Order: sequence, then C-alpha cells, then structure tokens
Amino acid sequence: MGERWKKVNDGGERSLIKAPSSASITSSSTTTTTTTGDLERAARKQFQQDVTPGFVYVLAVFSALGGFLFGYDTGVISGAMLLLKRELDLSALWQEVLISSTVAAAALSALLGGFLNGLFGRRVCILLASFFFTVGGIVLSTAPGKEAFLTGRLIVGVGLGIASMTVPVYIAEASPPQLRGQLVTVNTLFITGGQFTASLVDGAFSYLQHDGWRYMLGLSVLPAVLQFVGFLFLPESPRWLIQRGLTQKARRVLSQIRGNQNIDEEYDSIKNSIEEEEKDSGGDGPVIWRMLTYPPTRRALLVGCGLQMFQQLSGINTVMYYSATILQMSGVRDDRLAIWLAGLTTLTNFLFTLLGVWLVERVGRRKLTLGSIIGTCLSLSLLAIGFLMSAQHSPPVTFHPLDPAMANSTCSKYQLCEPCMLDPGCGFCYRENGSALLTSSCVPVNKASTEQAAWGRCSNSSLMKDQTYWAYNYCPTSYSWLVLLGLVLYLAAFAPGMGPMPWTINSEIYPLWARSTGNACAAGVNWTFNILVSLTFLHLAQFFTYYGAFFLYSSLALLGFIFIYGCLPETKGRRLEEIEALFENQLCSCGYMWSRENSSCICSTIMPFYTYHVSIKCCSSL
Ligand SMILES: O[C@H]1[C@H](O)[C@@H](O)[C@H](O)[C@@H](O)[C@H]1O
Repeated sequence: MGERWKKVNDGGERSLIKAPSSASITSSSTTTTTTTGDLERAARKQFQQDVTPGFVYVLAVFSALGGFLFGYDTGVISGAMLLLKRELDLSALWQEVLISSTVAAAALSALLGGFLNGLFGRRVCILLASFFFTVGGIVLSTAPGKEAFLTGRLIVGVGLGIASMTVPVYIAEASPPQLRGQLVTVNTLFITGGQFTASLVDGAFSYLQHDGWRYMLGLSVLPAVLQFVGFLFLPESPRWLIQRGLTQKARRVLSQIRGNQNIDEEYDSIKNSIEEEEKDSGGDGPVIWRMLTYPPTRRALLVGCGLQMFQQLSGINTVMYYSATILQMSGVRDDRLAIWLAGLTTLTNFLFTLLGVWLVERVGRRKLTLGSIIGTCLSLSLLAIGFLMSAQHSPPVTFHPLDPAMANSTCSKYQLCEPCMLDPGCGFCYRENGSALLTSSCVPVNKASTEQAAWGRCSNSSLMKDQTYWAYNYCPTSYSWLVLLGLVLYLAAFAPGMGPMPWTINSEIYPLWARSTGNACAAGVNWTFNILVSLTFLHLAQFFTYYGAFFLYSSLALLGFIFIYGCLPETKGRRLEEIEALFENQLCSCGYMWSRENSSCICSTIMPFYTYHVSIKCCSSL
C-alpha cells in the first residue's frame, strides 16, 4: 500500500485515508488548509455536509419499505398461525413447515440476489422483491388451502431474501458518507417497525376468528405496492452505473441525489477508486472465487458473515418469539392480553433501534456493536438466572389423578412442574388460592390445541373456573420479574447495535465489484442461522432446560464479543472506496490500525469504549 496512504488527524482519532481523497468528508473539516482554493473547497464540502438534499431521505424511506416488509412478514405469522391452525386444521408438522419455509426460501434467494444485483442493478432487484411481496401477499390472503398457503409463503420468502441483501447496499451507495450509517440503520428501524406493526395487527384481528388471518397477511400488499410504484420513479445506484460504464447516466443520478451540488469531485473519486479496485481485484473467475482468493475481500467476507452469524446466535428471534410465554410466566394469564403485551416487546425493540440510528454516527459502528454485544451477553445471563431460579423453586405435582388414560402417559411420572412443562406432550394444571398452589397435576396436552389439557379439569374452559389454570410451556413462579427484567434489558442492549450493525457494516465493507456477492453471502448466513436457532430452541430447552439454553446463547454472545473485538475495524465517516484499505493488513488485530507516516509506521488502537493512540514503531509487523 506504501505511498497510497496518508495519516490524518480525524477529530482526535487517527485514520487511514487515501492520499488523493484528502478532501473526503472525514478529513475535510479538520485538515489545515492554507490556500484560498483549499479554503473554498473546504467551505463547499462543509456546505454539502450541512445541507443534505431531501431526495436522499425519500430514496432511503422508499427502499426501507423492503425492511418494513421483512419485519411484517416474519412477525405477522405467529398471530396468523393461531387462527390458521384451527381453520385449516394444521398438524404440528404443517405449522413448522409453513413458518420455516419462508425463512428457508429467503436464505436461498438472498444468495441468488447477489447474482441478480450484479447483473441487473439494485433498482431492478428492489422492484423484483416488491413484486414478489405483492404476489405473495395476494396468494396468502386468498389461499383456499394449506398447499396454496405454502406457495404464498415461499413467494414472500423469495422477496425477503432479495430485499434483505439489496436494500442496505442501495441505501449505502446513494448516501453521503457522513449520513450513510444512519440511513442504512433506518432500514433495520423499518424491520423492527414492521415487526411492531405486525404484532398490533395480530392483536386487532385475533378477535376475528373467521378469516382474520387473511386480513393479517393481505395487509402486506399495501406497502409492497407503494414500494413498487415508488421505485418505478427512483433512480439506479450511481456506483453500479459507473461500474457498468453508464457514466453519463451516473453523473445525472449523482447530481439528482446530491441536489445539484457540484458532484465533479465525488464522481471522479468514485470512478478512480472503482478502476483501481477492479485492477487490484485479482484476475478472472466467478466473483466469489475472486473474493476468496483476494485477501482484503476474504477478510471482509469473514467479518461480514461472522457478524450476521453472531447476531442470530444471540437468540433475538427466540427471545421475540417466546416473549408471550415469558409474559405468561409473569402472571399474564389471559391469552389476548399476552398477545397485546407481546406488542410491547416489539415496541421496545423498535424504540431501541431508534437509539441505534441516533448513536451510529456519533459513537461509530465498532463501539456501538461491542457495547451492544456485552449488554446482550449479560442480559442473556440474567434471563438464564431468572429461568434457573424459577426451575429451582418449581412447584411440586401434588395431585395424581387415577384416570386409566394416565397409565400410558409419561406425564404421570413427573414430580415437579419443571420437567412436566419441558415435555412437549404435557402441561401443568393447578388451582390457585392467594399465592398458594393447590391440587396441581401434570396431564397430557390436547393435541389439537395446546391451550387445553387432553382431559380433566383443564380440558375445557368452562371447567376452568374456580381459580383453576392451565400452564403449557411455562410454570407459575415468583421469579418471573427477573425473567421480565432480563427480557427488557436484552432488547435494550441488542436493538441499538447487534440488531442493525451487521446489516449496516455489510453494506459498506466490500469493494464495489464484490459488494453484491458479499452482501448476498452475509444475508444468506443470517437467514440460515435464523432458521437453525428457531428450529432448535425447543429441543435445546428439552435437553438443557430453559436456563441451559439461555446460558448457551449467552456464551455464544461472549464468543461474538471476542470475535468483534478482535476483527471489526471502524468504518464510520469513510467513503465506501476507502474502506477496502481497512482489510489490507492482518485481520484480527483487536482494533489496531497500521499506517505509514514518512518513513515510520504508526500503530493506533481503538479500545471498545474510548479511543487512544500509541505510536510505536511497528514496521516489522507490516
Ligand atoms: O436485524 C434484524 C432485527 O434485529 C430483527 O428484530 C430480527 O428479527 C432479525 O432477525 C434481524 O436480522
């Protein structure tokens, strides 16, 4: 890299930036300028930073509708399934297939999306995704049976995969550097907004026992059509156009997005960097092969996919999915109330993602992600401790009904509520008097509906009078407040950093020639681990109990912290074309960055919560 790099003082932080781009946004505000020309240029840059044209926001919001649909379509299914399983008479296997088919289709189509993005551009891919969302929504809301419903879920999944990898890339490529983190993070804000809206819609239509699910799923057509129509008028990414040699069009789009500000400098530097990147990119062959054989992109890919993997291994979707159960544990017995309160979980996720949007350009990606994963790890431990305390004070089974049906049931052998509730075939039926539990029994669950026992006092809601309750999947406990506290702290820690940063960082760490493929792989990893974690949770809980499962997630989050601490460089404020340089040296350097100044080498480090610099001679390591 030699003379290509020049060290500048970046508001107290040392950064690596390319020598020709000393006018880049990061450095322009602090570089000492002496000539009038320089002053003018700096003033113009400052002006461009201060007045960001509104068009870039319009563009970000229309793109982020893809994020909204991601959140809505993945969130709405839990409420819809409650009604659907009765109406279409779905077995447990069909329910699982209908839920996971979308995520599986998304994993595959995210990979395909990389190819489509390179070939047809970001705009066409977003149009394609909104087309799939629209058709999928129509098929789902009009499905006559479960086979048609499955078709609809698969179509929506294809849209999800393409949108999840294209939208962050499109926003990143159109944004000015000083706003890029914030605008890409808005996409995750829309994901969590979609999940929140889905929980409200689920709550509202749960009263409509007949066909309620058709409205829940059909409503997704509205944002999908809005996005499709909007994108008929929105432009292609200027960077993709330059790469394709459509330079005149690229200039037009860039000046449209920048509100007719002078774009010469930006245009030239993008064009030069793209040409330089192409030269460096290492020969022919499929992009993924070139990425794997070219060290900087191989390192970036490892960081990008690792971030997505640890996001899912931190258990976000399990926590979200089980929030209703957690709330039931804390004494909310009414099903409807639990559904509405689960909306509070999605609202918390949404509000704390908003905090992430605010923080990302202030504290930077690295510190935000590190702080978030520490909090996630600690709150997962708190959740586990809550479950452990509940298990240790699990109420005993005091009543063993002498029914012949009990003779063949495994439920009869349990002496405590804890093992009884961990067995998917059993539930805990009890009577409560004040804070005391009376005549509690472990009985088989009704196979058609887990809301009732197969027989006995808890088999019929009219029999469940007189303070008699049915607990499936949970045990009554006085430690539920600890679990609830863990849940809230978990969302507060996860949502600002670990939720959005994997998407944001992936949109910026690859050079243009590798960007769609890199994002496709990372999104594929996200969806694959999403399905892996959600499908294994119940089995994990059966083998290791709830607290064992949450301790496991907490340990995985700790591993994630070590990985992020070691391998994630800071990308804040750099132009997309400068970021490749961060991966030119040894990958896992714990935030150390090497730079060359005159004839000596400077080694600077960014610690998780504060930045300091040590200047040591480290040429031998370069
Ligand atoms: O970034 C998002 C977000 O945090 C969502 O809440 C979660 O459900 C997704 O799986 C994740 O990718």
